[in-house]
Amino acid sequence: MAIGRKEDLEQARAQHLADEQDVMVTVLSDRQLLIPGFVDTHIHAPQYPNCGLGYDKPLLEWLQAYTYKLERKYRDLEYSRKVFNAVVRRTLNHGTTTACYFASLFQDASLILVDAVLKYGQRAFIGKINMTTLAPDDYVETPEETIKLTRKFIESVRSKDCELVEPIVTPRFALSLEMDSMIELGQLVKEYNVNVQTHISENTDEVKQVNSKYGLPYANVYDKAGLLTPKTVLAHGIYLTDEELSLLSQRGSSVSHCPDSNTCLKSGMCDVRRLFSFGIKVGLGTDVSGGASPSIVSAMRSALATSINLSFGQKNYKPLNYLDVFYLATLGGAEDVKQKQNWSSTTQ
Ligand SMILES: Nc1nc2[nH]cnc2c(=O)[nH]1
Repeated sequence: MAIGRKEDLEQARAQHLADEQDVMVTVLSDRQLLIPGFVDTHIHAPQYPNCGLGYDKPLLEWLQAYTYKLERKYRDLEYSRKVFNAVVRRTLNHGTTTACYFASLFQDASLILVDAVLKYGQRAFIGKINMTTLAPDDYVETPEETIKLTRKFIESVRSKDCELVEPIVTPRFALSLEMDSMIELGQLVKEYNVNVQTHISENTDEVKQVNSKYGLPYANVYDKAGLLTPKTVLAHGIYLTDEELSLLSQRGSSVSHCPDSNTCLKSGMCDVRRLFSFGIKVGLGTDVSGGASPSIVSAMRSALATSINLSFGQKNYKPLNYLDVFYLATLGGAEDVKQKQNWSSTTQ
């Protein structure tokens, strides 16, 4: 593909015609823009029906009151098909050409999401969720099941031999599993060389519970399990300490900034400039349905608002600008999920 002013394209056209290739020229009007696809680095496909609902509770209560109740419904594969087709079509309509999806706890439903992204041609990382504790009894797996089914899921996705979809190991968060299970997942990550996605330091009560459960800082919990790799995307990261940020930087792990969700669930404000100062790669996530919109443009607006609000309390703080958030929504996200090679140079 060649992109440029009409006159400059003549040379590329002549070259392609000389090579007897088909040439299609699209001339944009003054009101059109050609931009790279957006990357949503954190979205929960099964939570789509709850978009915009249930923001009267903070994270841990919201999970129990609304989220697990909805996610349990995905034993019903017809329901899964309906919602997953809708979420893929909707995110594509919003310009999201790559998405990092938390799929379902259930492997069959997760494979339906794989079929939906293949049907509509979206690039995606799709993870079967791992969760053995801190949820209703009929919505957890045993430690044996969670590992066995994750291995099966990775192999099923890989057997489709499709360049657009990759499995991603998805421990829900440090409170959903015991250390032994996380260590086994870390071993799977190594064995299959797969990406990892999870949540980190989103809410102050969550951080306290993780610290008391493991006697370690949050990032060190994942590190002990071998889950902090250069192909790991960690959602939120609001309350990470300087030591934890140094650790993420050393491991090359990335952060998905989800400002809309951080406001809706009253989690807090993530300082993206601080993450950058530690050399950490950052992309944007809608975090549906913690976030109320499946649109990355909406996440860009929220990222600007959060950064401007942070600047009110800090002298000489330079808030993110439009270019910064456009970067987060495109190349920043692509770097998070290690897909920079699939990005056109228009982004740069
Ligand atoms: N925002 C968000 N945080 C989580 N932490 C654990 N599970 C979730 C989830 O579904 N959404």
